[in-house]
Amino acid sequence: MASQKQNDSSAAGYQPLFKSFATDAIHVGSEPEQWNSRAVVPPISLSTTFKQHGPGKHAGFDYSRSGNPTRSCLERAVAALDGAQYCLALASGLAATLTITHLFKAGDGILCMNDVYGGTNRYFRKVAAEVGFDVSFADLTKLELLKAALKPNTKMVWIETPTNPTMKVVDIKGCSDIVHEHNKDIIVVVDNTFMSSYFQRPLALGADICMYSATKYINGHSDVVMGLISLNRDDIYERLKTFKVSLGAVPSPFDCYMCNRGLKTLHVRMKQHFKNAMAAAQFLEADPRVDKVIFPGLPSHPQHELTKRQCTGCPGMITFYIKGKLEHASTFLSSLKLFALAESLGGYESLAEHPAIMTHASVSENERKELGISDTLIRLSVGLEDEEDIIADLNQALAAAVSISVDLNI
Ligand SMILES: Cc1ncc(COP(=O)(O)O)c(C=O)c1O
Ligand SMILES: N[C@@H](CC[Se]C[C@H](N)C(=O)O)C(=O)O
Repeated sequence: MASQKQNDSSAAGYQPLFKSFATDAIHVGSEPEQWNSRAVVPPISLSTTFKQHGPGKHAGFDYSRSGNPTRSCLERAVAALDGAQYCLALASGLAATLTITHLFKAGDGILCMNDVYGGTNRYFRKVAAEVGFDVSFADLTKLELLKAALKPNTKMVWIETPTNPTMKVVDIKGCSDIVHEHNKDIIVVVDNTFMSSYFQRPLALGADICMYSATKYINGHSDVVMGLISLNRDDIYERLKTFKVSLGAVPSPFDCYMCNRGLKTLHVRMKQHFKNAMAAAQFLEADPRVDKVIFPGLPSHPQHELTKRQCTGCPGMITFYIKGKLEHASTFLSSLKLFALAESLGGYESLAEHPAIMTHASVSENERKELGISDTLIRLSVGLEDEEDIIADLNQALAAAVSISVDLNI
């Protein structure tokens, strides 16, 4: 990664931090000189329409679905952080997924990582497959399975890494090389929601498109639903712009303002998420009430070395299996005091959830079983609170779980 330079705050053993990340997050797209008022903070531009000098002669904006000044500020900043030429903001992560899938037509093959966010799984299986896409799933952590799964009609390979919820890490460069050697026209998409642009740059690793549920770390304050798509290819960008205008799934100027505001502190937040999650993961791994912890920052994670090779660090996402049965998982979750029992992730506040019942309820029981999304699997989004309070909360909830009168066999 030529654009990266080792600096003092790089995490040991990981890729060096991306050069000037914080400076770009704060300044790119927010230049005061672009406004007559020289506003330092980009104004929220609520106007749906823009006065033209003559028919078809406008100052870059004609109608707010097609383009909006506040949205442009955000898109320019995100493009810079992803090392991309272009970025498009959409109304949600799933709106971004839908807009990307419109690049293809019925009969085209979509190959998706087998463990992905439940809503992505539901969209590909229950919506895209229904309208004629040839959708298949494979464990893309195994490059030989990727090779075997590529078909003559494959047009898109969808990677999520780390995966939601079982935190599998996929080799982006390894996959992109194999896919593009097979057929350079296949589009490799990486859902970069968990890592964010602070920890991972899929485009530099060979992916064609990087997408986000910006609802999560990019906004980081659990108060905006949004999607983002970053890319370098002019041809794909032009088509995605047409789909954006034609499908109309665009975010509001207010949400763009909020998300851009959240983005300014992404680097500060991600460093603290990593630190807090590492402490929580180490605590859980050493605890006899816990069966297994899955956190890419732990040496016990099967793709820990790969994570260090392709990322600058790890986000606050931890998955673990509590010892016992569903009752123990439920008691643990309802006993948490600082962690809120809630879907979503990536905000400043700690959240915990039960994937089988909550975020991945739309995944079939058989598939959940295959993927390890069992009754005892718990997902944490470790927030920015004090480390000792986070650990104390996990500790007291584990104590509550073991105290119930269901055999635990510790
Ligand atoms: C990894 C991942 N990708 C995509 C999505 C979809 O994003 P959104 O809820 O913003 O539509 C989510 C969660 O919802 C997610 O966790
Ligand atoms: N009930 C929702 C699930 C939202 Se999940 C949100 C987020 N991706 C997460 O993993 O927590 C549905 O779409 O069915």
